[in-house]
Amino acid sequence: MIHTEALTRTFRSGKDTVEAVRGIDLDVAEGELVAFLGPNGAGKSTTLRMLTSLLPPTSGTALVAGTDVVADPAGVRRRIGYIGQKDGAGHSYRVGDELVMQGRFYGLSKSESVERGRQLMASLDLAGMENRKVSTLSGGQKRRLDIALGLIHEPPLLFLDEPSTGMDPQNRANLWEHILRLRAERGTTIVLTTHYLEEADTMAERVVVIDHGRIIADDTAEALKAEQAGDHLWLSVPAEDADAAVQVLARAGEQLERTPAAGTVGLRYRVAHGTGTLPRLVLALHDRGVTVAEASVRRPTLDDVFLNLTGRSLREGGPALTTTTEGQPA
Ligand SMILES: Nc1ncnc2c1ncn2[C@@H]1O[C@H](COP(=O)(O)OP(=O)(O)OP(=O)(O)O)[C@@H](O)[C@H]1O
Repeated sequence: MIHTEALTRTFRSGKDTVEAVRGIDLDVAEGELVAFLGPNGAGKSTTLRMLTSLLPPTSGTALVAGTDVVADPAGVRRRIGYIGQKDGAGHSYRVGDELVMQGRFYGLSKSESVERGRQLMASLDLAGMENRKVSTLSGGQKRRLDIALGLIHEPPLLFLDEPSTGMDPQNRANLWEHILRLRAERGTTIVLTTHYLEEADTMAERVVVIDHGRIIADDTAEALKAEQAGDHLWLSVPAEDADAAVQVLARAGEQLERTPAAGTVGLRYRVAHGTGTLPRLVLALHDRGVTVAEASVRRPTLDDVFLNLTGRSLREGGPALTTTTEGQPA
């Protein structure tokens, strides 16, 4: 459905040149649900705008729904739906009229537009709002109207730029329910950008991690977490036993953190199979005379994946959190 080779985009900003996208090679198959995940300024929106033909690439090629974005941008637009970051509907229009206008824009007849608008409004929980002015809708309703507008011509491929940004958790869950239902009903291929780690983790089947204009990882969230992050094991031991504990734990995995507290030391390790490893480690520590005061296993998040890949946290947008209090790099 999408095939790009060495796609780049450079912007000139005064005397500076910004290399927003530095060579994206991407293949998306029909029916996939793919999330672009990355920090602010990583190049996600620029990539999306090139794929939707809104922005010409500086170099490289992109075929979208079988059409070259440079040679036939109008052809690309006919075959895709695009929902940008800002709401696209005209605020003084009525909801029903907006949908019909959009359908007519894509070459549907009036009756087809009315019928598809009606179906979309029903499946996006907007039924009965045909005569409401767009300006009177809530934020969540407006976002769902944006989605209806993007889907009126039944595109096989839908691009969503940060679909749920600014929504409260309830509305976000609602929106996702609708997106997933539409996908199940129509088999639409979906590519979206998001800042929300949990959203990429739970909703997308495939996560493409973008940083500094490049793809730095591309897999299912589960595979990324297993390969890149491992489980995090945390143990608290008496301060005088910390060195002995570190010797035992060194065989189990990689130390991420060593934090002294009152009379104890907290030790965090990255291990392959946390829940299986923990009981064996507690026994091995016991055999060395170390009594474990507390222990826990934490499954990794996509933030751990990003941290492992870049040394930065996506959540904080700042430097790595994992340095030891003794000043050694973790
Ligand atoms: N029109 C422009 N002129 C100059 N620089 C631009 C322009 N558009 C984007 N950029 C720069 O390109 C880089 C990538 O921006 P882009 O919007 O693609 O990032 P993003 O990953 O989508 O970020 P966000 O999550 O904040 O939307 C940034 O450094 C941005 O400032």
